[in-house]
Amino acid sequence: MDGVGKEGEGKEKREEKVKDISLKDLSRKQEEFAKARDWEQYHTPRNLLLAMVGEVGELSEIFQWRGEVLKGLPNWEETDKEHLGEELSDVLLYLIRLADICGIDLGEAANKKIVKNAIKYPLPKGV
Ligand SMILES: Nc1ccn([C@H]2C[C@H](O)[C@@H](COP(=O)(O)OP(=O)(O)OP(=O)(O)O)O2)c(=O)n1
Repeated sequence: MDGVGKEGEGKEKREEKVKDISLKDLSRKQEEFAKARDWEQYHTPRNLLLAMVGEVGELSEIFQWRGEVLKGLPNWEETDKEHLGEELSDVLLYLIRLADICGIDLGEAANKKIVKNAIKYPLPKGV
């Protein structure tokens, strides 16, 4: 995808503005990240699942003890919002990598699941 950089020789593009990015783009970036560090050996299904669950725990900590949180997080500090974005990303990146390593096309699977959900939970009559 245009605007999505690869890791270059020793130099990483740390932040890039991308208009839109697909699950496949993220999956490719994760693969490159692991390959470049020789970490593919550690990216096994079980390890990735445990890593993801760990990140879900970190995500939960952000909400812990705050009481109810309003949509859009109007009262949150920018640094807290940034932290939330990071933890959400960690969960997503491990999930994408887990799907990839398991040979699951996550975009396709999720799309199929949405269709299945709509059949299981039909619209109320008159809507
Ligand atoms: N073996 C690894 C280690 C890290 N990562 C990537 C995926 C996550 O996006 C992020 C996780 O990095 P950390 O384990 O350092 O976790 P945090 O970023 O949450 O740091 P901390 O736990 O110190 O807050 O790095 C990865 O793909 N494979």
